[in-house]
Amino acid sequence: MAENVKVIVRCRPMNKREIDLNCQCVVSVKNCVVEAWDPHEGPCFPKQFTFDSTYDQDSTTEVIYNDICYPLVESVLEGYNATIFVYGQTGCGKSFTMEGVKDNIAQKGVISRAFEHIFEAISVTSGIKYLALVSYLEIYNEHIRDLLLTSEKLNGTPLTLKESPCEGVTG
Ligand SMILES: Nc1ncnc2c1ncn2[C@@H]1O[C@H](COP(=O)(O)OP(=O)(O)OP(=O)(O)O)[C@@H](O)[C@H]1O
Repeated sequence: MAENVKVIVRCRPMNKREIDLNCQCVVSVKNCVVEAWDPHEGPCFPKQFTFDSTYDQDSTTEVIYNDICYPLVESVLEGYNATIFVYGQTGCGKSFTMEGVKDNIAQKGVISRAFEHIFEAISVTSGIKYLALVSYLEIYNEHIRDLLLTSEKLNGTPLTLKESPCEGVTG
């Protein structure tokens, strides 16, 4: 990979509530630039923000995975570390991108795609022993939750984020 960190933007379509409220779309996504404007001024004087890649309202998780995540997972299979980190305000589409939509192949999430990708690669490789470890953490309102723990085990205690040589990153 040429760069260590890539920042991409995915813009979601307006939801039913926004359409019902007659909200205006005040962003446009073209090439690597997102333009956003004041709804009172219109799109003539937008603010421009440049990213490594941008994906508009019609983009699919399939395309984003192939462009962005596929090369990262390939590098993980070669032994490098990689992180796919989604960030944004509530309702912007983080879960939609990572977990995806059941029964919609084009919108299947990044997590399932990465798992399929890794286990497919392992299944067609001979002579190499792989160890796959998984942790599933959520940071929400400054609190960390281990999404693989059952609710009884959580016991209401907030988790801390730790890294140890044996366990890797754990909550
Ligand atoms: N690209 C998209 N295309 C169509 N619908 C989308 C898209 N992104 C998000 N949505 C829809 O918008 C709603 C909010 O998305 P989502 O739950 O993924 O947001 P979130 O960022 O995970 O929110 P929160 O931080 O509150 O958990 C959902 O109903 C989801 O299906």
